[in-house]
Amino acid sequence: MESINTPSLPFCPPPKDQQGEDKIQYIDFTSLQKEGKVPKEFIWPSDQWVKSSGENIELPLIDIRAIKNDEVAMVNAAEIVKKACIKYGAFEVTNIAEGVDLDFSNVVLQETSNIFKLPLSKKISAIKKDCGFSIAHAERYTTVLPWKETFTFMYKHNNKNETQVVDVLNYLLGQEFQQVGANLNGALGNGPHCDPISLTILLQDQVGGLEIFADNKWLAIPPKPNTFVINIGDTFMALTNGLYKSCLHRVLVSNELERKSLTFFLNPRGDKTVSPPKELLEKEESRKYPDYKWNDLYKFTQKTRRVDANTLDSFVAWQQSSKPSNF
Ligand SMILES: O=C(O)CCC(=O)C(=O)O
Ligand SMILES: [Fe+2]
Repeated sequence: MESINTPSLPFCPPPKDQQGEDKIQYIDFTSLQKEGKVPKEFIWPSDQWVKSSGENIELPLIDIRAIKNDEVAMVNAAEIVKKACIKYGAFEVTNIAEGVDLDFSNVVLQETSNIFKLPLSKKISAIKKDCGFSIAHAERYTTVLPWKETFTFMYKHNNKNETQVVDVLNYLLGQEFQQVGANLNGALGNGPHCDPISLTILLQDQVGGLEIFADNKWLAIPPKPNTFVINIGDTFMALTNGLYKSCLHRVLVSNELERKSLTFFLNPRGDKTVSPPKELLEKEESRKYPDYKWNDLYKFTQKTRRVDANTLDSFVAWQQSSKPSNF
């Protein structure tokens, strides 16, 4: 594992499960903010740092409470969602589940903030191999680092459980994510990428910064209280043989304000084959993507190539050429 070689960054001892590997320097965003400088490891190449159009996008918004017991409204909503998935690979949802209201969302965002305000020494004790706390994903990469700290938790749902959606939402609200401000020219909270998973449910606070690439330009998704952005990921795109678009998005960082978001990434079971339904293929001329297992795409994003705008194409090319048999 490589480490970031920036002498000014504070060093903390590696957590127990990483002992024996190279010592890692943990980046202290609080110090960086005070210094007001962006280390070179965080500077993105100018072609990735394409200016925003300055325009907003108003994605179709579905109010789950309003349509819940109304058959006609549900059919209409399904049509709106379908069109949005084809055009943008994204839409928005409010009143997403019983108990997830404005107060609840605010409390959760506030609690998230409290966790990120803990001392660095405390946060790094939650560093684990594939989840837990991470600073700029610097345990995996050394350049074009995202300007963020993250907490990631794994959630395995209980197959036959009727309250599954609610469980998932409760869990979603335990997943935290943050970008912090400084003088941040050249830095990105998240570079341009498509999520490799099936779909993402995302709650951002009121700071803003999330943009999607649509109509050939970067458009901001203005934050709305208690409103979740639903993004289609690469795996849903593959499941629909390319009909639904995998949403290309990025996150800008504010010079003044810290930003928090909560993201829930939904993926298929690792051993299931991702393959479009036959009904869909009858109308299509050809398969756009070969079958794959989520486990393989996931490992590819962890070990071989970091997630970007072309993850699925790179994965397919890599699978067809050089995938080692023991992967
Ligand atoms: O923070 C956000 O709004 C989006 C984060 C994101 O795109 C990701 O983690 O994949
Ligand atoms: Fe994303």
